[in-house]
Amino acid sequence: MAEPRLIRGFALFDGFLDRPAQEAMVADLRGVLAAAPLVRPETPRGQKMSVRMSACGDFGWVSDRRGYRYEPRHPSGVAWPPIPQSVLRVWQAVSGCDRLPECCLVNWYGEGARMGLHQDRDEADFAAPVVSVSLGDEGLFRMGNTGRGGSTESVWLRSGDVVVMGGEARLRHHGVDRIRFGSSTLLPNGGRINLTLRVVTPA
Ligand SMILES: O=C(O)CCC(=O)C(=O)O
Ligand SMILES: [Fe+2]
Repeated sequence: MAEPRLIRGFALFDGFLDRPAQEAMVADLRGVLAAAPLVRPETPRGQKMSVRMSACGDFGWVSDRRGYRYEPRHPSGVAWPPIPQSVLRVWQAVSGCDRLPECCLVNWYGEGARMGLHQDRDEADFAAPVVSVSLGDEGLFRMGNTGRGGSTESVWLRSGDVVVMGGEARLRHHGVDRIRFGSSTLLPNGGRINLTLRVVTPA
């Protein structure tokens, strides 16, 4: 395994998954999304997010008028499907963590979708990293600071790239400013899928 590029503690594994591995993962995700369809969550303030979301694993991250939280069920009431082995293998290879991820959040970005700068802090154990996998169109990933404001640095994440947000990067702000819609042929209808693998419960 090649050494990652380190930017502000974010470990970037460029081209971690080759094309056949990406295709196999997309096939697995089709099954996940058939059981747990993508939804467009509302923020607690009542705005629709531009990203569509689903999840697999013991918990999924949800947002609605009641706030942000992890839930053991899809908003429809069904249990989240299990995390595919193809996805768990990425965690095992890069996380350096002996706990297993309890949530794999599935984000789908269509044309014009973005995700504002935020921290991932709804989990109970910040010792565990968040591992992100990018599939499909390129996305401009912005990395900031633990506190609000200050300088940021951005990189284009491409299909097959993996980012580990652990250690000093675990609570840094990050977000996705823009998608190069149509830049990849992986997903038949275009767009970008990002998976984030998370440990959710206390150690
Ligand atoms: O789409 C990405 O690359 C990042 C997603 C993210 O930060 C999140 O789901 O919390
Ligand atoms: Fe995040």
